[in-house]
Amino acid sequence: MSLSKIKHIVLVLSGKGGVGKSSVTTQLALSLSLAGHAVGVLDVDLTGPSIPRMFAIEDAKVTQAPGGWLPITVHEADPGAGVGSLRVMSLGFLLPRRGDAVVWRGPKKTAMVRQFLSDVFWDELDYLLIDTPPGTSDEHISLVETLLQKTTPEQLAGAVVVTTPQAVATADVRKELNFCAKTGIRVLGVVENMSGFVCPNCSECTNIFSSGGGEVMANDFNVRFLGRVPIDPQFLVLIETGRRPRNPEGTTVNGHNISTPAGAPADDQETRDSALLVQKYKDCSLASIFHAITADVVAAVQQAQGS
Ligand SMILES: Nc1ncnc2c1ncn2[C@@H]1O[C@H](COP(=O)(O)OP(=O)(O)OP(=O)(O)O)[C@@H](O)[C@H]1O
Ligand code: SF4
Repeated sequence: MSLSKIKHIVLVLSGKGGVGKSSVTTQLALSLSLAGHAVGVLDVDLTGPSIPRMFAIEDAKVTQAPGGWLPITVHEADPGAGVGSLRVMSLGFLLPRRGDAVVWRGPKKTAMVRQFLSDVFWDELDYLLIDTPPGTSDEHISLVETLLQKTTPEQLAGAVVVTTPQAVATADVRKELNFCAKTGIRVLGVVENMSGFVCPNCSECTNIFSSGGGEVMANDFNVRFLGRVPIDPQFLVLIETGRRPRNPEGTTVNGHNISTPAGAPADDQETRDSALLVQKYKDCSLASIFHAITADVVAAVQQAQGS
């Protein structure tokens, strides 16, 4: 069975669209694989599958093997360098053309979610991260029902919930936390993304919306607060174009140094090359913040699963 060789399954949820759920999933996946774990990412955001673009593999096409669909490889394991494999499956790979709209009714979407959970040929994985659509739709119910049927409680680690700090976003995310409580999905923690804005001129971090809404909500629900990620225009440019703009030396946010490392090659070229993009993510502006969040997620998974 496709999920039987997976140690820990982590859902990434958000109440609203556009809060950075796919960005958080991508960065968690990279940090985990760079820490030596074998990682898979399953993108079940059927109406807006953005993970393939974030890994610059949007033109890849999956192949059908006897065991199921073969996921696309971002990079293979390199035990000498302490790097684990990273593979991705997304509806985006099955669409005839990039950017094609998926206009499906609920039953077709739920059937596709079930198929994704049973027909993808994952190898042995330490972590499978599942990027979900925003909200608590039919796909979520079908996803959780299928996971509860097809996995053991040891495998189903729980959910990382992504929000932005504003009350309008946290109100929706509270519904997401209630959804987890009702369906018995453990919450590993809350990430507050887009928390403050890093000025590209002076590197000052300004709370243009507000700050702390995610932490207050995590406290209210008695779940772990995994940390704040600021809006950094450098990070946006990297994701959108593959260019690596530089944060000046000494740029710090929330105690994290987010300056571009001195040794990082200057590279203003746009690239959609997957290996180059991964290399750039490794020393991108927000890498150290995502690295700390990933360490907390791993601790939460270990604590939840008593290992
Ligand atoms: N901390 C950040 N700093 C700068 N840009 C960010 C940050 N987080 C996300 N973004 C950008 O915001 C946009 C939306 O992010 P993303 O696609 O990850 O959101 P999402 O919640 O997955 O959206 P949806 O599920 O609705 O597709 C992307 O262009 C991404 O590059
Ligand atoms: S943060 Fe500093 S450099 Fe940026 S706009 Fe404000 S004053 Fe200007």
